[in-house]
Amino acid sequence: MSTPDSTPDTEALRALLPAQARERLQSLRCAEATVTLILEASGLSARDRAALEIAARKALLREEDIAEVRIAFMADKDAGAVKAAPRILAVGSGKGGVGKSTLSTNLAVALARQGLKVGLVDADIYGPSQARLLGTEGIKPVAHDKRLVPVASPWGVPVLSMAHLSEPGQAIAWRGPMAAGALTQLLEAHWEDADVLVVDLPPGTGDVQLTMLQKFKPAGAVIVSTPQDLALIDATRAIELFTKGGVPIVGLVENMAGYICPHCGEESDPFGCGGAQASAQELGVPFLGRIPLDIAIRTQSDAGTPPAAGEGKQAEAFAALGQQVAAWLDSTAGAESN
Ligand SMILES: Nc1ncnc2c1ncn2[C@@H]1O[C@H](COP(=O)(O)OP(=O)(O)OP(=O)(O)O)[C@@H](O)[C@H]1O
Repeated sequence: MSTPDSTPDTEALRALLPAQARERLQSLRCAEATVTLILEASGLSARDRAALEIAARKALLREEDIAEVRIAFMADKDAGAVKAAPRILAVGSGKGGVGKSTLSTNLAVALARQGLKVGLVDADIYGPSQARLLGTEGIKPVAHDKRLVPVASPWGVPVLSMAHLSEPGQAIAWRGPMAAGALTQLLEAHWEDADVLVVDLPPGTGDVQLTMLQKFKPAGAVIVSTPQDLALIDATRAIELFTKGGVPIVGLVENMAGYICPHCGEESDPFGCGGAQASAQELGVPFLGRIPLDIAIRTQSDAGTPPAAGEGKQAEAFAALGQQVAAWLDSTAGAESN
């Protein structure tokens, strides 16, 4: 199997692949112990792609000289009409720690479950968390034509995050222009397969948000808040930033609402109740609903299994949010080009 310098021969590696991967193979390279595959993706659903990726990786890792397998999917360039660029859905909050990343992951998964082709960009350059939330930690994206190829996740949502490009635990201490450059790399990646790009923004109103408004104007913004007054004041600032930048507000989501005690079942409201709905009304923006404060949401998120991909009441809460956002996307389709 190995050549004299112990680099496995590409023909032999090709033969190890499952038949479906061989049929779709556009290129296979092997350098040292890393194999890089590019597969053609036309006609495959996001779930089929994830399954094919897992099968191909498993087959190649059986070869003892192979330590790492990188797989990228490319849209079929000859597949008829040119697809429009994906619409960008920004998820923002004025304040950190309100669950914006958790909401972004689960909104993306809920939209994908409704049949949309969704990608996720982690624009939280300094504190990326989407690699963990989507169970893709440790996977390095490949580049094709000098642009990154999104990392497939097991949940049907491809993703790109600084966490895929940096070493685990590495502190990212960049000045504004470098962060803006990193954001550009993530957003100008091969997203041509997606209808919608959910972008998880860092909290606040800094350089990354300004780059988004100037260079990659979102079709709409979903604002996340907890029910307390302080979080709501900050959410109001985020709404102002988008509105001034000409980005329509899809609506406000109240996260960490109504805690149900896992022991006695009693419901309490540690962060207050109904604040976000009242604020949305005052500000004249739609209220998109409540996501409960639920320990299962935290534990499943930490384990890289988004609750929106499962069954039960947590998944239902995210599915309801996804339906509202999908309806908004439908009702505004084509509006950006006007
Ligand atoms: N509805 C919820 N129920 C229980 N835990 C939640 C819920 N939403 C978020 N969390 C937990 O709260 C913590 C913060 O969430 P998350 O990282 O999504 O917030 P964030 O606003 O993106 O934070 P940052 O500003 O640091 O990026 C995480 O541990 C997450 O699992």
